[in-house]
Amino acid sequence: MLQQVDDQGSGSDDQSRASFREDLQEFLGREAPLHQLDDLTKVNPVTLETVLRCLQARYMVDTFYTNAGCTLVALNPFKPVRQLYTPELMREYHTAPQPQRLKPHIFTLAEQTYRNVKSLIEPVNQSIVVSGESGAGKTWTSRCLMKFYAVVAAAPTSWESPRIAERIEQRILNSNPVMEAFGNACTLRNNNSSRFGKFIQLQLNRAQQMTGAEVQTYLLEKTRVACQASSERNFHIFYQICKGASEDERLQWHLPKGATFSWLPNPERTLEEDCFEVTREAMLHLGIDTLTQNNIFKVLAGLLHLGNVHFADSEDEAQPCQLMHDAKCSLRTSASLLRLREDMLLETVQIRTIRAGRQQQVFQKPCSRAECDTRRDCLAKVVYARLFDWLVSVINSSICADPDSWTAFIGLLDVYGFESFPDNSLEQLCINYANEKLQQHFVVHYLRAQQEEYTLEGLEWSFVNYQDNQTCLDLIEGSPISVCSLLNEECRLNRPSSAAQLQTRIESALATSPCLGHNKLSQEPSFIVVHYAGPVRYLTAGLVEKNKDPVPPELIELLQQSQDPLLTVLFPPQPKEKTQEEPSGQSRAPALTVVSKFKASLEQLLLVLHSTTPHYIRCIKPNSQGQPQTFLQEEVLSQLEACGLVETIHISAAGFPIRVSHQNFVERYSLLRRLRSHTPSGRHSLCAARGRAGQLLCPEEATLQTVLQDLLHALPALTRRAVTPADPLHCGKTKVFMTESMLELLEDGRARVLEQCARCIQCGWRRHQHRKRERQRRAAVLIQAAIRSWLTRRHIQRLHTAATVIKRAWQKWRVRMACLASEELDGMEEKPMFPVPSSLSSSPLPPAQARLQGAIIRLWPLGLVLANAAVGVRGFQRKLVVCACLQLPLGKPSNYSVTTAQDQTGIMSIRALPQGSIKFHCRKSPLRYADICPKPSPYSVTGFNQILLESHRPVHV
Ligand SMILES: Nc1ncnc2c1ncn2[C@@H]1O[C@H](COP(=O)(O)OP(=O)(O)OP(=O)(O)O)[C@@H](O)[C@H]1O
Repeated sequence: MLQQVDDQGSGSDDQSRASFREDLQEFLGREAPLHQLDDLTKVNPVTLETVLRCLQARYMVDTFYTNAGCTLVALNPFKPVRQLYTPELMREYHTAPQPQRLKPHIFTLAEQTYRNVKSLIEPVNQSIVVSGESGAGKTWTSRCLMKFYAVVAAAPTSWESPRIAERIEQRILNSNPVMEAFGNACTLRNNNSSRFGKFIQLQLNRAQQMTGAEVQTYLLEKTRVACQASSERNFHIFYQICKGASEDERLQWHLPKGATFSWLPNPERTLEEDCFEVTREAMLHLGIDTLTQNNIFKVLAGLLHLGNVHFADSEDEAQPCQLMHDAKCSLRTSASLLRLREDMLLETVQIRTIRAGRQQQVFQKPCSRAECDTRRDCLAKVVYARLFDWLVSVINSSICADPDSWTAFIGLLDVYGFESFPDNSLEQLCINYANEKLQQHFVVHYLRAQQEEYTLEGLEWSFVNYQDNQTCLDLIEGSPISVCSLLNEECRLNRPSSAAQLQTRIESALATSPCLGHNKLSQEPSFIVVHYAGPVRYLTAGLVEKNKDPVPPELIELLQQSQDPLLTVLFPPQPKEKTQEEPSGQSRAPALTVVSKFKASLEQLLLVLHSTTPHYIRCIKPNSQGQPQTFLQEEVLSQLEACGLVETIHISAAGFPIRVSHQNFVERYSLLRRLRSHTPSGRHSLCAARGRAGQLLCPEEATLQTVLQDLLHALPALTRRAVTPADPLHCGKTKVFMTESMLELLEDGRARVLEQCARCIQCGWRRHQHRKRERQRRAAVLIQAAIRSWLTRRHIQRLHTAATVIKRAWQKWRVRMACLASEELDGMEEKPMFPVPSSLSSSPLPPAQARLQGAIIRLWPLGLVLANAAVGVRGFQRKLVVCACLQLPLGKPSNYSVTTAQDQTGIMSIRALPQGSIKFHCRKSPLRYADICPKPSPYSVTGFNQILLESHRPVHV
């Protein structure tokens, strides 16, 4: 733009302009680079120029998608950009919490549409209208959208039928190559131009899984079968069978290599669309078996041969035109391929049957050469058109789901783009009419409806002037007089009229329409329609005939007699085939013309579109040569103007694209009243809202309006600032209007509240679990304590019993021992003196000594007692006393010992033999009696020891 400003500037202004440019550049340098602007509404100011520059900047850095408010602008890259359509990327957009935050893409729009179905906000059904010029990328875009839904909305493969689940999406995708092969052709503008309109309904069940689809087609350009503009081609399928057939098939279908066909122009050009195998494979997946496929291709080959049947002019009008010399063979081949009788085929094409009079008398009239050609072409067109419709019905029966199995749909509309050639005819009129209708739908939906709704809802709104195409539509389809009605009138009257006459009639009848123009320089009779996308000149020649689209009944009758299985299906025998060519004046019903049929189907389509939430993708062609990295400003500019994009951007930027009914708004966002504020002001507002919410708990008392007001009061808690009138949310009379950003904010808040609730539920559950565990623990402790105390009691009881037993036994034993001891002692006393050891017996003691010894024996315990006395003698003295008491021999000390080692240990008892050593029993010993005479001496007392001293208190020696 700066460059352009420079170019236009005069030399004198150069300096000031340069400084201005520097200023501007410096200013713009601080702005975000144009290519980084994801939304054209952010371009400032929104003008065609700035929008254009932004798109160009993005295109040059390979960024092909840009938002334009409610529309997505898609620039055709004209080169494969694989990473842009990978399943991974699809999943990324699908799983993103806010896909609109990601880079603009058709997947953003597709995902948004998909989520709309999920959210169930009315209208649940969605539609995506893909529009743009021929070659702008509509078909490509629809294909990508279908792939996206096939990935994200695929039903999970079940164990029982994994293949069936796979098949549905695969079949839906397979419908594309088949329909493109039969319905697309190479034109001047696009190598793969759709020659029919398509509305595909992707059917989703309650779980938002794709269960099926249904295709509806509009106005196939069947004339292409028999007539192609120079440098254009016939439908792809004809080239595919000629190039891709095997040798066997060539023989079968009479398609030898190098054969030329009049209806197959430019066969040397090979396109990537000429892939026969892909079509066959897809047909197979759709349930069209090889046999049927062969039948289809055989019929198509028959049509190609029919195209080579040329007639020579007849000199005599009463005689039918003769075949050209090389046409006989073609006729024969065609008849054999179509399984018709050769003579009948020729006769039907050559001779016209006329029914006239009340009796419907039949007359036969040979046709002129031109008429023969028309009838031949008509035969081919009717066969191809019925074949195409049959294919669509087969595809539908293969992919369509049971009506009970789906609840919502996403419709994809891919219609032929706006067309304007040097010479345009009825086909272009219909195509452009459809585009006008869609443009109007867009205008009505987004522009006019938006503004009118704001007014109705009491919102302040500064109206934007937008391009309304209603006047153009009135010219084409209006009532009572329009181009269509005039054409239909001509067909109804069936009067012979020249092209010039038709032009005059149109011009005079519609002279008041501002959209009707006339090119005075034009050689041929024509009229101009100023469409929203630009003026188009239509030739009047042949318009009425094309509109009638007459199919002579004898042609249908001929085809009904075919032996070919496919043709039998396409032309079932009927008592009387109804055609449009009723004898004049016989039928009062209005003739079903091409235009009226097309109008009816368009209205049907628009009814469906109106019942859905529409989304728009505007495809833009950066250049008409199909070159990558080439952005021709003028071409793009005309497309931007034509689609009214700038007005859209303007309104979308300033308006409220989101509108929700009060009811739905309250239903979805009433939980926001629970939101806790973090700011003092917010808390205040929230408290106020809560105060009222208390009253609102009773639904009878609370009106929708008050709930809504409460919600609006709770909003500061969400936005963390006071809601002002300038905020992007307005409450109308029946709806709440808001911007995308506000919707995001609300959704954010909703998610927060739901999170809080989830946390609350989690806490409650955890508390409950904790309490339960505590109770269980306490019960377990109680049980354990009871068991332990029982075990302890039992153990003590057992110990007690055992102790009692031991005690009793001990006591018994003690008593017994005591008895034994006393018995022994008693016995000792009564017994005579110890037997004298043998060493002593040789010299018996004298009686006095013996008595002394006895005395000693009796006295030593007394000595011991003395020695043991607590007070009194100690240490050596004590030993002496002991020795004295015991009358120990005073000889060698080795003969005896007095042990006093037990000084510290208390002595419980002393047992001794007077003649032997004495041992003291220490208190710790379990034995109170012990054999204290380890080495028996001659003086030892045999038998049990004697208790000399027994004390409960230890005696210290
Ligand atoms: N996103 C894309 N990436 C790569 N190439 C594309 C893309 N979109 C379109 N094209 C190219 O542009 C060509 C024309 O696209 P397409 O057939 O979709 O146009 P169209 O708008 O459907 O035209 P028509 O109205 O004539 O059917 C395609 O054959 C393809 O080569």
